[in-house]
Amino acid sequence: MESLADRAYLVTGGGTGIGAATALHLAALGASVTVIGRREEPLKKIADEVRRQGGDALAHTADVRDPAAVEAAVDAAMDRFGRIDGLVNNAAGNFVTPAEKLSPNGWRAVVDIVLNGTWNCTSAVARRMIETNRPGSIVSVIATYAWTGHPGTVHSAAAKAGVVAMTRTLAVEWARYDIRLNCVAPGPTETEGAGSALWAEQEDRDRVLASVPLRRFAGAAEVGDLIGLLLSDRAAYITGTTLTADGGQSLGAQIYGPPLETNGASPSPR
Ligand SMILES: CCCCCCCCCCC/C=C/C(=O)SCCNC(=O)CCNC(=O)[C@H](O)C(C)(C)COP(=O)(O)OP(=O)(O)OC[C@H]1O[C@@H](n2cnc3c(N)ncnc32)[C@H](O)[C@@H]1OP(=O)(O)O
Ligand SMILES: NC(=O)C1=CN([C@@H]2O[C@H](COP(=O)(O)OP(=O)(O)OC[C@H]3O[C@@H](n4cnc5c(N)ncnc54)[C@H](OP(=O)(O)O)[C@@H]3O)[C@@H](O)[C@H]2O)C=CC1
Repeated sequence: MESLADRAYLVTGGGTGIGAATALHLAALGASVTVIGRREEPLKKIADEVRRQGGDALAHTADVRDPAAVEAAVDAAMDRFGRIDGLVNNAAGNFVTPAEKLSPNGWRAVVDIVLNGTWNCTSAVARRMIETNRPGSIVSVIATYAWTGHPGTVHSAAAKAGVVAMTRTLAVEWARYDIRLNCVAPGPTETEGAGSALWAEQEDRDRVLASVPLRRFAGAAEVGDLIGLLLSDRAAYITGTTLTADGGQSLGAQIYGPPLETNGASPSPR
C-alpha cells in the first residue's frame, strides 16, 4: 500500500459510513484529513479516532449545499494543513419514494446535496489547487443507478448521473492542471445511513442481497480502500472514469444462473 504521508485530504460526509471509513483509511496511510458534515458529533468522533491512531484530523461542520460554508471549510483545511491534495465528494441524502409522490422540496434536497454540493466542494478545492500550482485528485462517490436508473430513487439517480457528467467534463478541462477526477460506484454497502434510508426492513435487505451475484453487502472499509487507491499516485494515469465495485449487481439478473433466493441469509460484509 502506498504511503500518503504529508498529503492532506478533505472528505465530505466524513463522520459516518463510507466517508468515515475513507477518512480512517487515508489517515492510516499517513495523510491528514479534514472531515466535513452538518453534525459536529460524528465528525469529532472520527477526528478523535484518527488522532488516537497517531494521525492528524480536523472536524469542520458545513452543509455542502452552502457555497460560503464550503469555502470556509476549505480555508480552514488550508490554514491547518497548508495544502490540499485531494477531495472525496461522499456526502449524500437519499430516500426511496415513488416519483409521482416526490415533492419539489424533496427533489431539491437530494439534488442540492448530491449535485450542487459536489460542485461547490469540487470548484472550491480545485481553485486552491490551481492557485497553489499543485496537482490533485478528486473522487466522487456515485451509484450504478446513475446509468441503469432505479425505481424509487429518481432524485438521487439523476443527481449522481450529473456528477458523472461533471467528472468527465472536468477530467478533460483540468487535466492541464494535473487535477484528476474519478468516481467510485459502490454496490449496496453496509452503513447506517443507507440501512435506514434504503433497506430498513429485513425483507428489503433480502431483496437487495438477492440482486447481488456475490450475495453480500460491501463493507464501508473496502470502498474506502478503493477511494484511497484512486486518490493515490498508483492511479496517476486514471482520470474521468468510474470504478464500479458492486458485487456484479449492475450486470442485472441473468436468466440461466444460480438461484436468486437468499433464504434470508445475510452474509457479512468484508
Ligand atoms: C431501492 C433502493 C435499493 C437499491 C439498491 C441499489 C444499490 C445501492 C445504491 C444506493 C445508492 C445511494 C445510497 C445513498 O445515498 S445512502 C445515503 C443515505 N444517507 C442519507 O440520506 C443521510 C442524509 N439524509 C438527509 O439528510 C435527509 O434524508 C434528506 C435527504 C431528506 C435531507 O435532509 P433535509 O433536512 O435537508 O431535508 P428535510 O428533512 O427538510 O426534507 C426535505 C424534503 O424531502 C422530503 N422527504 C424527506 N424524507 C422523505 C421520505 N422518506 N419520503 C418522501 N419525502 C421525503 C421532506 O418531506 C421535504 O419535503 P417537503 O418540504 O415537501 O415536505
Ligand atoms: N451505502 C450504500 O449502499 C451506497 C452508498 N453510496 C454513496 O456513498 C456515499 C456515502 O453513503 P453512506 O456512507 O452509505 O451514507 P451515510 O448516510 O452514512 O453518509 C452520508 C454522509 O453525508 C453527510 N451529509 C448529508 N447531507 C449533507 C450536507 N448537506 N452537507 C454535508 N454533509 C452531508 C452526512 O452527515 P450529516 O448528516 O452530519 O451532514 C453523512 O455523514 C453517498 O454518496 C452515497 O450516495 C453509493 C452506493 C451505495
